[in-house]
Amino acid sequence: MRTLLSFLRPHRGVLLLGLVLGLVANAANLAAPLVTKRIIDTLGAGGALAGPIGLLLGLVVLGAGIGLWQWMLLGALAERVVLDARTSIIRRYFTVRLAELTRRPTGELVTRVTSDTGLLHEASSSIVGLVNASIAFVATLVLMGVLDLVLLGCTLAAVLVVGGVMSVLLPTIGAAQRAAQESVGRLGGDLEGTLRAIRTVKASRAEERQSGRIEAGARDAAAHNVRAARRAAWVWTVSWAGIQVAIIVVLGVGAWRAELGLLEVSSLIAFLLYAFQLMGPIGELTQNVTALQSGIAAAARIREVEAMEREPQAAPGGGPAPHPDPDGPVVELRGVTLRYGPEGAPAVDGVDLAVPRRGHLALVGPSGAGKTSLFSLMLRFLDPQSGELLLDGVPYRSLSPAQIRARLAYVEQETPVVPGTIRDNLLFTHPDATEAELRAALRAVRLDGKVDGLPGGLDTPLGGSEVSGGERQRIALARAILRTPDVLLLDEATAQVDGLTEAALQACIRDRAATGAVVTIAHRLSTVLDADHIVVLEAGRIRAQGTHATLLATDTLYRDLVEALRIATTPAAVG
Ligand SMILES: Nc1ncnc2c1ncn2[C@@H]1O[C@H](COP(=O)(O)OP(=O)(O)OP(=O)(O)O)[C@@H](O)[C@H]1O
Repeated sequence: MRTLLSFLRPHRGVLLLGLVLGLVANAANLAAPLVTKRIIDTLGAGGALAGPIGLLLGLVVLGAGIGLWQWMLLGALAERVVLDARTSIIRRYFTVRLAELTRRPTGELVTRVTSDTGLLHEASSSIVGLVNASIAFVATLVLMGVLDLVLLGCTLAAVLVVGGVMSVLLPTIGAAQRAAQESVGRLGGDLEGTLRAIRTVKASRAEERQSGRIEAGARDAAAHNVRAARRAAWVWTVSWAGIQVAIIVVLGVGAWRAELGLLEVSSLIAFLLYAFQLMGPIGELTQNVTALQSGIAAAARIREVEAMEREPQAAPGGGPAPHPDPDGPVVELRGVTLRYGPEGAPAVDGVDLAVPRRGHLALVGPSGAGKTSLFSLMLRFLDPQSGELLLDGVPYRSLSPAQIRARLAYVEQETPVVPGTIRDNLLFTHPDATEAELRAALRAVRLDGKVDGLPGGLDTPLGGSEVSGGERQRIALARAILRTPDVLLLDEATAQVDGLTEAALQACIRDRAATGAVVTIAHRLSTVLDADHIVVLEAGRIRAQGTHATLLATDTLYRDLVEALRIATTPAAVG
């Protein structure tokens, strides 16, 4: 509820106006039966009817006009609340720690922006609706009491039955809606993950199985929603029937009292009109409580996003080194230990490593040795539990992640391209790069001819299949080297790389290593042979380091790794 209110707080002026409009519309509606009574009384006394009928018409027009204004006002407000919630979640996603996002399925994160926020729409105006309906409800009962207390007693008995049913069923409707929203979240997560692996799904002939699994999430959501709908139907039916019975009882008791001369017929008619009107606030209360409950459930899921931990900021007084030592390492790790959880072995265990300002440093090691984790630390996607990292001799903790990342360029193993054209992708890190810089980068990765040959050139969207996997890798590389970075971190693709891409990679690494630092997670023999310095990692520790020749002579694990790379990457072995 607090989260929901926090989304409404900036719009409290509009909410207040909506509330006032609702009250005026209510007053107009509530006055109508009394004016009707006056018309009947005037009719009995033989007076002029034009005045009261004109008043009644005026009240109807006023009520309708103000109701329309309130409807449009609250509709626009609801959309603004949804927009605010969506904007806030999207911004939060891009400022939180990477681990907060990677530990949840992507599709589930998406449903929070798309479907959960949508539920705030109804909920945001439901607060005004609830206040309005409650006031209308109480005011109707008061006016009924003014007309006849005995008939009010009959009505209150029906209201108590309706209230009892609501208090039992409404909370269970809320619980069912919450469960449905969670199922939709799971469905989003499963669907996104499966679509991402669609080739494997098809190759494994698992379409039926997998769609069945995902449909289970949809069925689950439907089952919860059906339960909520059934209960809502009960609430409606009982309220409707309760009031109808009350009206019949009021009619019977009222007629009897009128016969005894205890009640005017005009008062009975006015009372019956109020009894019919009572359905409005009761229906509104039910609807608004239901909308509010689903809004509160959605707000709870949105609140979880707001509780995600943000990336750290630079320590006060920190900042980049004004005069870095030209002979010192650009990045340095001192006794760095990283664990992913409180239990289990460290992924990086007491590592000391200096990345020289120039040259090519290759990381090799068996799977799970901690190579990717070292990159995550250098990019400050993660902070170590002990030890420290330094950039130009300045501890990472006194720098912001943005200050650190501005000095590094990173090519992921899976070389993802971002949505958009080739140009969008190349400009992604440096949006201000010139056309000449784009051309130079494309030339460096030997992609200039290919791009010139595309009908859309640089503006070809990357969604289609005109650009192959190897070409995508080269686009990712071109993006990283567009402006020569101080440190190029390159997680080599494990998949077979075509000859042209391999040659482009080698040339780029050599070029950048001549002027800056290149750190590779080497999966190819040619990259290892090319490195100036090789670090062998095993179980999170540095096992050995040196040149290819010395390691080959001294380290058995290195010899085995090189042998494996030779088998994996030499054409003879492949052929
Ligand atoms: N997000 C994570 N949560 C928990 N454990 C993780 C996570 N990422 C990595 N690990 C664990 O940390 C250890 C090091 O993993 P890392 O990915 O750094 O190794 P790697 O050398 O890059 O392996 P590969 O060559 O297979 O990519 C492994 O035991 C791995 O299971």
